[in-house]
This record gives sequence, C-alpha cells and structure tokens, in this order.
Amino acid sequence: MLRVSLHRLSLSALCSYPPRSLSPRHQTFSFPQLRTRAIPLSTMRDFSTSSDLTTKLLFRQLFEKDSSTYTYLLADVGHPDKPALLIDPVDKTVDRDISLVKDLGLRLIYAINTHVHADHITGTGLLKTKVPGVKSVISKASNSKADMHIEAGDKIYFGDLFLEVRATPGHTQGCVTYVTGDGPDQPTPRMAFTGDTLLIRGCGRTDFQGGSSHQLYHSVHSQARRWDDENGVPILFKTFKFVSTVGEEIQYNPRLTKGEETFKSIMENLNLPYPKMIDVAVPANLVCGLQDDSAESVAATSK
Ligand SMILES: N[C@@H](CCC(=O)N[C@@H](CSS)C(=O)NCC(=O)O)C(=O)O
Repeated sequence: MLRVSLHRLSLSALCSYPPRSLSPRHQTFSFPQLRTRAIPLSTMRDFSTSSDLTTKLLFRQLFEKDSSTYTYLLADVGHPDKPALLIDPVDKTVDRDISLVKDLGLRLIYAINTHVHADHITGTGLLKTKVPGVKSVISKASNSKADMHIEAGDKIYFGDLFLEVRATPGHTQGCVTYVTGDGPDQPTPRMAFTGDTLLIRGCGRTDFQGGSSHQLYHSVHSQARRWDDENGVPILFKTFKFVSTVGEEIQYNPRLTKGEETFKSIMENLNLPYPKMIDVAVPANLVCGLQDDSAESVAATSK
C-alpha cells in the first residue's frame, strides 16, 4: 500500500535531521525557475491551502484497488516543462498514470518509491520502459535497484519545487518519508508522504523485511513529532480518510499514543496474515519491479 509512511533506518540517519544542505550531485536534478497559473487542488479537501500551493503544485491522489495502494502525482505547473513525479506507482495502474500525465501536459521525470513494497509490484520499472527519460528512485538503505539512491537529507527537485528525504525506519529496511519543501516558493501546508509506516490512526506492520517496532516508534516520537513544530506538516495518506497530520496522529493514533513497551506488544500481537503477494512482490521490487530490462513486469509475466 502507499500511504504517508515512515521507514526503517539507522540511528545515525535519524540523527541527520534536519536535512543537510544540498550537495552538487543533487543540484543536477533541479530545473530553471518559472511560474504559471493556479491549479485547484480538488483532492486536498480537509485542510486549507495557500496561494503558493495552488499556483505551483499540482497534486493528485490515485488509488489501486487490489492492493489498496495510493499513488501520488506531483508536478510543478509553474515551470514551463511542468516536471512531474509519481510516488509509489503500481505496475497495474501504470497506463492510467501515464494517461493522466499526458492529459495534464506534464513531463514525468521521476518514479519514486517510499520503500520495497510487499503487497504490490512497483510501477517504477515499467514507467521507465514506457516513458523516456524517467528515472527510478528509492533509498540507498533499501538495497534495491534504481537509477537514483537517496538518503536522509537529500532533496529531489522537480522544477522549482522539491521533496526532502527523511529516514523513517520501522516498517521495512530503507523506508523513507518524502516531505514537500520549505521556503517562500514552496507549497504550504507542507505534505509528508510516509509510505506504510505512519498511517492515519495506524502504522505499518513490523514483522518482516527487517521491520522493527522500536525503530518505528522512534521514527514517530523522536523524529516526526518535530515536523509539526516546523510548519504543521500534514500527512496525506490512504485508508478511509484522505488527510491527517503528524500532530493529530501523535494525539489520537491508537497505537502510537501508547508507551513504547505497549506499542511493541500491540505490534507483536497484530496476527496479520502475510500479504498475498509478498513472495512475488519483494523480489520484484528489489529490481524496480522488472526481472530484466524488458517492458514486461513480473506480474505480467507470471500470469
Ligand atoms: N491485505 C494485504 C496486506 C495487509 C498488510 O499487511 N498491510 C501492511 C502494509 S502492506 S506490507 C501493513 O503494514 N498493515 C498494517 C496493519 O495494521 O494492517 C495483502 O494481502 O496484500
């Protein structure tokens, strides 16, 4: 599933927050600055938006029903190229995503994963075969194949806008959260795409792929808690509701409002069945969803 989530990483990575400054290798991802007209954010209905957000950032929340995955499309429509990125695309819905990108006149430049998913096959590899120039992105700590390996503190530019990378370990090894940029020209309110770690009134399971309840708990309580102090970063995510905030989850999340020992006990006793696709999805997602560089995804070839 794709939601706004937190992922698992080392303590040193967590300590790297706030993000370090942009290194030259990341500056190569930026685009020249430009602005354009307002685009309404019809899917962001639970909190107010500023003029910055509505004039520059195009945002769409997309859904894949079989795995209940949310994919997010973001674009800088203030830039002449309208550069766009997809966060957590699913192989089954790649054609839908490409159609939308075309309809909106966007130029897709990145296909990004929050982590190595266990419940669906990523669409990043397939997007690369179908859309020239698209680069796949995943965290270095995930030990997965991709064009770009990011880590805490990195910035991913699309036009004048950017996402900050924050290490949020706990659900899987290498989980990261992507947070929209901070600054006078960046959209407000800021948004965090947490994948599966922090969910609205829930959190990702921690019983496989190097999951750790201890790390997940500290991702939220030692790190994400501070995000609200910055600007009130809302968490955009899936399942029943569209939007929450880090602060709201810290106050009301039935798992994460408990002490760490109680949280660990809750997580140890979830008794969830393994995701149906885990044996296919994890190996596939370690190689961008494609067994090789052909245009067929693992899901397509295994049917
Ligand atoms: N029904 C799904 C798997 C459901 C599941 O285990 N979800 C994961 C995220 S995908 S690995 C999870 O962390 N759930 C947390 C929870 O509290 O349910 C399937 O079979 O695909």
